[in-house]
Amino acid sequence: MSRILIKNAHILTMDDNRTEIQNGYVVIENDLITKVSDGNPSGFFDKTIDAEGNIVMPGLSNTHTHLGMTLLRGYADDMVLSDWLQKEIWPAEAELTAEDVYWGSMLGCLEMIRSGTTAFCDMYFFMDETAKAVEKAGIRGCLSYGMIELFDEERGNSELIKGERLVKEWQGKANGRITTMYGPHAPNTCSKEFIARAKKAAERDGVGVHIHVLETEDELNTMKKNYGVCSVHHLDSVNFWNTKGDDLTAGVDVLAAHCVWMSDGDIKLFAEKGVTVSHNPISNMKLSSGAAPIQKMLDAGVNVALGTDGCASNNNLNMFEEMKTAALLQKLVTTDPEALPAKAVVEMATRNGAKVIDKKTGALKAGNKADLIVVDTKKANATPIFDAYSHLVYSAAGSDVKTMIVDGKILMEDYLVLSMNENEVIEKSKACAIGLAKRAKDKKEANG
Ligand SMILES: N[C@@H](CCSC[C@H]1O[C@@H](n2cnc3c(=O)[nH]cnc32)[C@H](O)[C@@H]1O)C(=O)O
Ligand SMILES: [Zn+2]
Repeated sequence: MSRILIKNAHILTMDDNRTEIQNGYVVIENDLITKVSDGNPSGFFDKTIDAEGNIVMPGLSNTHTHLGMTLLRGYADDMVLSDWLQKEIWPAEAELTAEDVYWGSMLGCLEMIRSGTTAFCDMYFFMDETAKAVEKAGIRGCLSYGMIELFDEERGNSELIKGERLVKEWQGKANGRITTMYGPHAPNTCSKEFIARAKKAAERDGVGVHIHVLETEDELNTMKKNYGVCSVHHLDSVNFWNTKGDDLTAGVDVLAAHCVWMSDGDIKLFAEKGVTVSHNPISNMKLSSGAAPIQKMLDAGVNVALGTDGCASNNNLNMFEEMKTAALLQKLVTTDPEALPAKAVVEMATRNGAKVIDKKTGALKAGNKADLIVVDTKKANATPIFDAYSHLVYSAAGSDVKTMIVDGKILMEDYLVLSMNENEVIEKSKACAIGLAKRAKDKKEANG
């Protein structure tokens, strides 16, 4: 058995009581946390990490990514979502190879490790490659194959087969670090019949579903025009949002990304059904999609988590930036400085997201999995700290994350990434990105 001690820590447990411990310690045995306490630890440890008074907290959960897109960082900016996808991103994605997605995913994992994210929810293609990258990088990934049916039944059938294959092959792999979901892309790219089939498959297989919903006003208007109702009610008519399950099926997690154009009725329905919302404020601001009514959702009891979205619409995977932006955006649009306070943002970025990834993560307590980070507070931007939550949201940087442990394994110690060769990942992914951009440009020119 391997026993790790982290001592002299300022611990934010993020447990149900949000217990904060000054000068505490955490004991890890194999992949689990066995003790979180103040006072003096006793016993033998294979490894002792002196946190030197730094903040020790659960790792961050990035609940909406497209990791393979990390290669498209900065590929096309300053465009409307529909043009951005149709004219730039989808043509470039048509040129992606499995090797590209592997190195793009490794690059994404590296960036997440360096900025405190221990777990993420992804929706993309060539997902075997992303799964291999997760296996190697050592973090936790909840992976879905993004299924785009385009209202074509045959295409839908083949997309569903690919989605199923990912679930069958990877669910629970890497000591449970890899979990899976079904990923019907969005209500305006897939029919409700197709989305309902994906939900049924998820219930049958005991995994969740991950979808984009009401990202743009254009989606809301199109749905109202075509079906007379918004996306939320359109999918409610096929019971898509139910997380509890009926007599025949197990309950499953439902993860809805964006949710910018939600009405009060939609919010109430999400709260009743137990849907988890992934709020992606930077992507929403960059694509001018709008500001999601997050304070209203929290007031209504919706489980709201945070995500960065893909690297082509952010353009990084830094959850510290996402936390700060989430807080500032709510204050701006509500004209209420009390909206989305720092502690609520840290909850969104840790325990709320963890609920859909692994219920034994997201809080530091005995019996939970050992997924945690050490945030360096011996920094100018961390001096002084009157309130740890305020520090994390308003003044900390992703690059302040010093040490990371996932599933009881040290992935980064004292700023040194241990689970991969950092230079190799940067060089290989850069070469892939250059090749990809060239192929996309050649294709564009050939097509006139
Ligand atoms: N099975 C599909 C791939 C779907 S992956 C998920 C898709 O979502 C796209 N995507 C990325 N960001 C967004 C967003 O903000 N809204 C909608 N789609 C997005 C992404 O580029 C990718 O094409 C195929 O073979 O083409
Ligand atoms: Zn997305």
